[in-house]
Amino acid sequence: MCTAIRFTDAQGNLYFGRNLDWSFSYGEHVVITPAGYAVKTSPFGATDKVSHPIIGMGIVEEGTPLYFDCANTAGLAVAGLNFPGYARYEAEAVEGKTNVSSWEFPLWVAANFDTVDEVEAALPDTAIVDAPLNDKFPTSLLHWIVGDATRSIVVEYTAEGMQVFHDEADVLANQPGFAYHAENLRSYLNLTSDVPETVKWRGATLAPYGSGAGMRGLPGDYYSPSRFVRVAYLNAHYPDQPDEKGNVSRLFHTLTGVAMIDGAARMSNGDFERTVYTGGFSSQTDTYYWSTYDDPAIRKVSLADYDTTGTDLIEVKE
Ligand SMILES: C[C@H](CCC(=O)NCCS(=O)(=O)O)[C@H]1CC[C@H]2[C@@H]3[C@H](O)C[C@@H]4C[C@H](O)CC[C@]4(C)[C@H]3C[C@H](O)[C@]12C
Repeated sequence: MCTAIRFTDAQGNLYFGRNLDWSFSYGEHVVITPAGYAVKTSPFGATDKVSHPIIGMGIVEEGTPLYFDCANTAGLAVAGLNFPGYARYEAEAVEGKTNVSSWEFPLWVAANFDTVDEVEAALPDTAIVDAPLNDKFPTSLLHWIVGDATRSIVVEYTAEGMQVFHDEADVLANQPGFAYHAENLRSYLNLTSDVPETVKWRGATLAPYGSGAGMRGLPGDYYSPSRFVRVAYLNAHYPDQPDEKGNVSRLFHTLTGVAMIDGAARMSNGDFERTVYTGGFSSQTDTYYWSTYDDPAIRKVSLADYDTTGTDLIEVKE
């Protein structure tokens, strides 16, 4: 499973991150796409230039960045999360539309747009197509969260075609679709961070044991609807932080609240699923932060430390 969040600080800087939950790593690492990068593969020509430098987590295949999540220096970020059973892409390019292959979607967003408003305006004229880069990497069935300093949207391409949802909770998990998750939150509106009043039930006086009494009922398991509710609660209740350090701490603590621990949940192929990495972007310093399951120390790569005007992809492998 995977979970993603977006929030801002009081100055309007974007923080956007995700857990990548899976049973193995694809060898992903931080990849910087400089503004001068000459796009090698865009099956239908949707991505022909990179307007702003991009940083994110992914792999490079045939000289092409395959981003799992990424952001650009305009402060626009995007992450892909599994959506099997629902995602259904076009088998072929659709005439009259901008045709974007599914692996290309994060790159296309970050290369072409500055804001969520711009992405949303373009999506009705966009088709997502099942056009794998090569035989090694068949098409993944995903949905996406796209965020900037103002808001976030969720993009789902299903049997209904393109659907775009305003994501007021600024979070995303996996199946089912966003509409279900948003509606399901209403069943948890009783949750509170406050200490509930002591009550009397006939002769019995019921007082809380301590903090957390108002959170009773918040689902603690790893199932996608449960993680959506839990991360929405955590993202909504975390106090505002004054600086980058506090906001990065917020990002990682919130995502840790929905992280998957080895041995607890098997995938349908029998393998245990775990949070392979947690990664996120700060628009305040154009920095990508990440930690991995085996090394929970938070590492970072700042675009300021690299020449982002060049033509070659920069792969940060440690
Ligand atoms: C497995 C990842 C999603 C994790 C997730 O949501 N798990 C949920 C598990 S469950 O179903 O709900 O049980 C997805 C997110 C981004 C995906 C990768 C990116 O889309 C980039 C390329 C795209 C290629 O088509 C396939 C390989 C790939 C390298 C993808 C492999 C895999 O599908 C990734 C890594």
